[in-house]
Amino acid sequence: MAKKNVNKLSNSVTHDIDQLASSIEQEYLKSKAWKLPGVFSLISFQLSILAILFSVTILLGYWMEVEFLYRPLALEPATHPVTAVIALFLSVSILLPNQPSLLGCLKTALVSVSAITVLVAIIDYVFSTEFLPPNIIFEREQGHVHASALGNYLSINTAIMFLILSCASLAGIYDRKSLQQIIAYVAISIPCISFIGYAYGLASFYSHMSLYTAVIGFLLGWSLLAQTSDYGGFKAILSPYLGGRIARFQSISGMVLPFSVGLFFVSLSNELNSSYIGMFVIFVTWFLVLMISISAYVQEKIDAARREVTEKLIQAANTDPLTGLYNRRQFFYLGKKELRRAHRTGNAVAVLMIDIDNFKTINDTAGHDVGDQVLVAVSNTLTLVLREFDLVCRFGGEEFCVLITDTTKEGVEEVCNKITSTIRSLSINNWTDQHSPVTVSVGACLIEKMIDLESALKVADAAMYQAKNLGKNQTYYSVAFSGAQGSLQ
Ligand SMILES: Nc1nc2c(ncn2[C@@H]2O[C@H](COP(=O)(O)OP(=O)(O)OP(=O)(O)O)[C@@H](O)[C@H]2O)c(=O)[nH]1
Repeated sequence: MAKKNVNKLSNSVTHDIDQLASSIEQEYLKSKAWKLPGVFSLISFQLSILAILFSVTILLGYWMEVEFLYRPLALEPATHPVTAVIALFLSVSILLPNQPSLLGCLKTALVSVSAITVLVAIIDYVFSTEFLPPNIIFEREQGHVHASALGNYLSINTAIMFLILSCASLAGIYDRKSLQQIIAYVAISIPCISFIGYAYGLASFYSHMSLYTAVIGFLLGWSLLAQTSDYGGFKAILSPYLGGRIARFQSISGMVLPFSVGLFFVSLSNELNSSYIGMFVIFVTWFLVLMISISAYVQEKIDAARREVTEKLIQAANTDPLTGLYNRRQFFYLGKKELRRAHRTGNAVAVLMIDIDNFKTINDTAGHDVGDQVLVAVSNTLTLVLREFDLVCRFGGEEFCVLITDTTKEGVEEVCNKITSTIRSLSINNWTDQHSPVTVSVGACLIEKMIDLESALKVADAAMYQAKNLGKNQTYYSVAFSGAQGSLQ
């Protein structure tokens, strides 16, 4: 019956902590287990299909000699047929599997051919060599390729973009997803520069990259990025939790706002004068600072909540929820440290075991609420009577133990007398006003020679039982030293 009551009681006092711990655990498991839905591999697939459609349309344009199909804006750059073929190779390769199968080999071959072609084109451009046939090299007119009198070039920015996209693809083929993600991010920046050029009317930004090529590069970049949606920064941005929501907000506003403000400045003047550029740079840098501040604020809020929870958990793990005293675990941890220190300094320490007399009667007669009040009152008394550097712990049930540091035989006697007399004079509602006072039996163990804490507690416990046997409401003193114990009385 008594055991049942203890269980019931400890269940109620630890309920709050259990609830806290389980909610933290649930949050943790939820965040650990969260996986992106497979929609991103579908998005990657759809973007590649779009890129294939664009590439095929451009090639059809050349075949049927419909200029609009390969030159989206009159008098502006067109997409070179070789560019369209490379784009086709890369888009098809994204759809193929990675496994060591025939299709896997085809995938690697398509990406490799694309990479080698653009790499050679870049070498031709940089070193003025002619490894590629003249109709593919840069900045040379090839009137024979199409009827238009306008130039049609595989430009350096296009070649670099496709080289980077090929590298991202190769990283994916060799299962280096984080690398693939970083390279895909870099690749996307190139068509973005072209888009800005077209939007702001800055021809040097898009150079000879046609709008179609920029769109294809953008689609392929995002397609490769979507393949890595379960990794690194991209996964973090897609997270359904606070961090992800903030990252999405910052990514979108970080793109839309500077772009719109830039567009506004450009619209103010046909020629971008330096003061507008300066203002734009200041806007973008301060905008970045604002974004970082928002991040830091949210991060700090999350971290503060985490610190608070950690503190509560540490407290819950080390203290007794009813009395707020150290629990047994923490008592042993701190007590052992204290004994080591005492051994070094040579100062005597004492361990007391304190047990409330006839506590079961209090519970059975006045109820557990009153029993709890007695436990709290006794623990408060112990905290008041002892010095702040003495250790007080609720050992379990109605038992407490104390470690007194830097003491003497007389000092221990004085403390024990103070404890027993102060507890005897406690007034507890619904108990001491109707029944006998609360008393305790104390077993005191003065540690004269170094012994371990467990042995000292055994000696104190035995002494406490002696005090009970001698009629309760008193202290029994023992002295402990290596391998022996003796009575002080
Ligand atoms: N109210 C309350 N009672 C508790 C708690 N923990 C243990 N108890 C009760 O403490 C009582 C201990 O009873 P006993 O071990 O028989 O000790 P006692 O009645 O003090 O007898 P003596 O030690 O011989 O004086 C049991 O009735 C337990 O149910 C608690 O947290 N709150």
